[in-house]
Amino acid sequence: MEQTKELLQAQTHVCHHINGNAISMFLKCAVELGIPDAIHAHGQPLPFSLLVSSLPMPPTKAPSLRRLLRLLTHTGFFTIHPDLDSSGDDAYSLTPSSQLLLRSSSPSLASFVLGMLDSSILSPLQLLSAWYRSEQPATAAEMARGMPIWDWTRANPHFNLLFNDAMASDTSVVSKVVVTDCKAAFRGLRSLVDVGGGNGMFARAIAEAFPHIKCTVYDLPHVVATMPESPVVQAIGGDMFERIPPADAVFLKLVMHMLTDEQCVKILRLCKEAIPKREDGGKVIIVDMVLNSEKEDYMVTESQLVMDLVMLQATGGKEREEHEWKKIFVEAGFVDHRVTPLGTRSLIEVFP
Ligand SMILES: C[S@@+](CC[C@H](N)C(=O)[O-])C[C@H]1O[C@@H](n2cnc3c(N)ncnc32)[C@H](O)[C@@H]1O
Ligand SMILES: O=c1cc(-c2ccc(O)c(O)c2)oc2c(O)c(O)ccc12
Repeated sequence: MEQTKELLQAQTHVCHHINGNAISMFLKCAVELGIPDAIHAHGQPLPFSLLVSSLPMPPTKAPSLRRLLRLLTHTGFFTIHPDLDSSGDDAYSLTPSSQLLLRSSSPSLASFVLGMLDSSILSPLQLLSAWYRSEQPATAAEMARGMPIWDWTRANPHFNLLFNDAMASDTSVVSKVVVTDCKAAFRGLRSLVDVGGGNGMFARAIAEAFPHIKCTVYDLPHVVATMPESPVVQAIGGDMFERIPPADAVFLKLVMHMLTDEQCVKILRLCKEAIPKREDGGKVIIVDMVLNSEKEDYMVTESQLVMDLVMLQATGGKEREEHEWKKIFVEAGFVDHRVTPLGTRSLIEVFP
């Protein structure tokens, strides 16, 4: 009896892993259908019958929609209010997680969900075992696309926008936390350059929160070309391995984790040339993961270890523990750093 119990537990564990792929697609479907937006627009728990009539689907799909809501309620994205108005019709409301899936507000992770769950981003994962078996130094993503990721976004304007919007979506959440809880990191700065800053979402957030800081976005030309016009943020196209524009602070979000240690040292040495001495306010501000050695939060640890492998397959990068960061900082000529945890990521101030 004990043996079959263990067998069934093992089967449940394996199936839970496999289901992870499907669960993410069910969440993507809810965002694509606009379910969070429909509930939000109602301003109070939305009766199921009204939800069905507000969505782009035939009424015959109502029973199937109820099953989708049943799962996403179970996994914490909706709250069910059984028979709310005694009409026998259940109503649904949002949770803090689905508040972040509204396509019509900011901050929002809707574009991050749609972008990072796009088949073009996920397809390289199918080649991971082939990559492990091959002698090729390239990534699984290069095997799938025939070119490195930034050549791929340059060659495919649709995916360039999809990716940049996804990163800006992630930034809409992180920047709100950083400008609220990490004000001290920006104190005294007169200028900041966001290297690999994408379409400028973070730089705009910093410029709005700290108007005295002159903000510049520095990214590849085909990326800064997607940046909306802004009176407060200057855009410069270039290659961060060649040159980094001078500023009091260099800001790097989700850039270092896509690079090897050697590439990080090269970038940080260029950063050191671009910023003044510490006593004159010079610093590098990194927003990336610091792998959590205590592993006290299962979901945080799982997200960090997943992202480490996402980076392995996407760019050849990695997530790092604090001692790994320190080694890179010292090798690049920096003498001190300070870590501020931000959920699965951290804000790391690095001082010359
Ligand atoms: C994962 S994205 C992060 C974007 C943004 N920092 C954010 O977190 O929202 C990495 C960024 O690095 C940029 N990048 C990659 N290689 C670069 C290079 N050689 N020079 C400048 N930017 C580069 C990419 O175009 C992309 O916008
Ligand atoms: O191709 C990428 C994919 C992802 C990514 C993020 C979260 C996910 O759940 C996921 O499935 C993929 O993130 C990137 C990133 O952060 C980079 O700096 C460079 C490239 C990528």
